[in-house]
Amino acid sequence: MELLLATGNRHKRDEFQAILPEHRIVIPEDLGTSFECEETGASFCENSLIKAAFLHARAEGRPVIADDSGLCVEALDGAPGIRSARYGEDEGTSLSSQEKYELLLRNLQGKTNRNAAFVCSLVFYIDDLRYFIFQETCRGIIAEAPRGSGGFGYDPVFFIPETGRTMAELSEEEKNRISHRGKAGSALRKFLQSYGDDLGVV
Ligand SMILES: O=P(O)(O)OP(=O)(O)OP(=O)(O)OC[C@H]1O[C@@H](n2cnc3c(O)ncnc32)[C@H](O)[C@@H]1O
Ligand SMILES: [Mg+2]
Repeated sequence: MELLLATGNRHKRDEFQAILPEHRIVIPEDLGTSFECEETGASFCENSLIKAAFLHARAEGRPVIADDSGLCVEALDGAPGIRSARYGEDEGTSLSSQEKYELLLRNLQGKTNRNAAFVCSLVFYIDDLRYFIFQETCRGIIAEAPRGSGGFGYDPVFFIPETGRTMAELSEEEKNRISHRGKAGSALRKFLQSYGDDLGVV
């Protein structure tokens, strides 16, 4: 089915398209509109619901999916967390992805605990009273220096010991197999395969 994805981030669209190959992923930008929604929630889950409800209200009641995700670093008490997209930014200032991960590396200087997890909260939103949330993680450690050019965001500084590489050094397929988004999206895929017909929306 066609799934409207409540995001302004094209990387997410491309990743979900590969993770959910039998569905067509469409983002507001594909329909000629932008997606700007304030993320006022206190958790990934709350923010994914806020984004989904926002688009659902503007999409004639069609089912919507939304992803709120980020990087949680143990030595920083879970930061940047739900503020990953805005890390280091103040009102009116903006930083590039590279500036954000460089700031993260500076904030971790001298810390021995470099454990971190990417988190993805994915909601399949049918209407205000019916939705299904899939939240997954990918664990790794923050590298001393960036490596690789794939993916987006913090991928160059996220090292996955089992692969011996950073997330940005993996192919798209490899990233989707182990990433937070890949795992949450695969759970949604299986859910839709098993229960899609019963939901009355597929
Ligand atoms: O809210 P939307 O419009 O979906 O797009 P966004 O980029 O603002 O997305 P989030 O609010 O969910 O913030 C997620 C941030 O966390 C980081 N992030 C999430 N998933 C990531 C991934 O797979 N690889 C690297 N960084 C990621 C990246 O900085 C994202 O901008
Ligand atoms: Mg956002």
